[in-house]
Amino acid sequence: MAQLIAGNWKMNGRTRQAAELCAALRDGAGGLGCELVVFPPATQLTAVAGLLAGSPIAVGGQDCHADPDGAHTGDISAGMLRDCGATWVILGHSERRADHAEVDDLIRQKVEAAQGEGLRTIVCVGETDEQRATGRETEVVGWQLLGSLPRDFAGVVAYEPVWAIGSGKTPGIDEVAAMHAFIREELVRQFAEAGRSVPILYGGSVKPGNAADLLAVPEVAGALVGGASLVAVDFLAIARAARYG
Ligand SMILES: O=C[C@H](O)COP(=O)(O)O
Repeated sequence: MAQLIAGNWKMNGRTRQAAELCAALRDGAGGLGCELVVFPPATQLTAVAGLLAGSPIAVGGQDCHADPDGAHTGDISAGMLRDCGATWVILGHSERRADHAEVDDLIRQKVEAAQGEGLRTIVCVGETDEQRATGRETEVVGWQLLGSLPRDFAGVVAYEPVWAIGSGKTPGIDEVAAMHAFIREELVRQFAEAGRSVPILYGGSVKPGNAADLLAVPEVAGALVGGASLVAVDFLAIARAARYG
C-alpha cells in the first residue's frame, strides 16, 4: 500500500503564503506515488481546497467539534469542514490535548462525528518526555487508543511522541519500531482482524534528512509532518522518500 504523507500547517499560513505553497506543491506532486494531504488552518481551508482541486493532494481540517451545528462559539463541525472541501481531519493532536484540555472521550466523540460526515480521520497518540522517562510510554499510548477510538473506527492512527514535536529530536529507529509494533498489537486487541489494516503514521520532527529511515520502519505507514510541511521542497522531498507500493 502506498504510504501517506500528511502536512499539518498548524496555526501558520496567510492567504499569500498558502497560495505560494499550494502552487509549489501542485508543481512538484505530479508523478509522486504516495498519498498526500495537507491540513491548512481553517481560515485557508476553502482557498486551499480550491487551489489544490484536480491535483493529487487532498485537504483536511485540523480539528472539528463533536456536534453537527449549534451554539459553540469559535468551533467548526465536521460537516462544515466537508462544506469547505475537506476530506480529512486530524483529531486528538497533542497540541489540542494540551491547549484545549481535550480528553480521550471527547476525541472519540469527534471521531464518530467526523466518520459520520464521511471524513477520513487521523487520530494522534503519544507520550510526553516525562512519561517516557518514567517508562510509561506504552501504558499512556495504550489508554489513548482505547479511549479515543470508537468501536467502528475506520481511520488512521498517528504516533507522535510529544517531546519529538517541533524539537528536532526523534526517537531511535528501534524505539519507533517498538512503539508501532505495540500500537498494532493494541489495535488488533481492540478491533480483531480489522485492527491489522489500520495505517499507523509516525510524526515528530520528520525532515528530508531522516524521512527515508523513519518511513522504512516496519508498520510505519507514512508521516504526519509539521514544520517541514510549510516548505514545499522539504515536504516534497519527504514524499519522495515514501514507499509507493
Ligand atoms: O502534526 C505534526 C506534528 O505535530 C509534527 O510536527 P513537527 O514535524 O513540526 O515536529
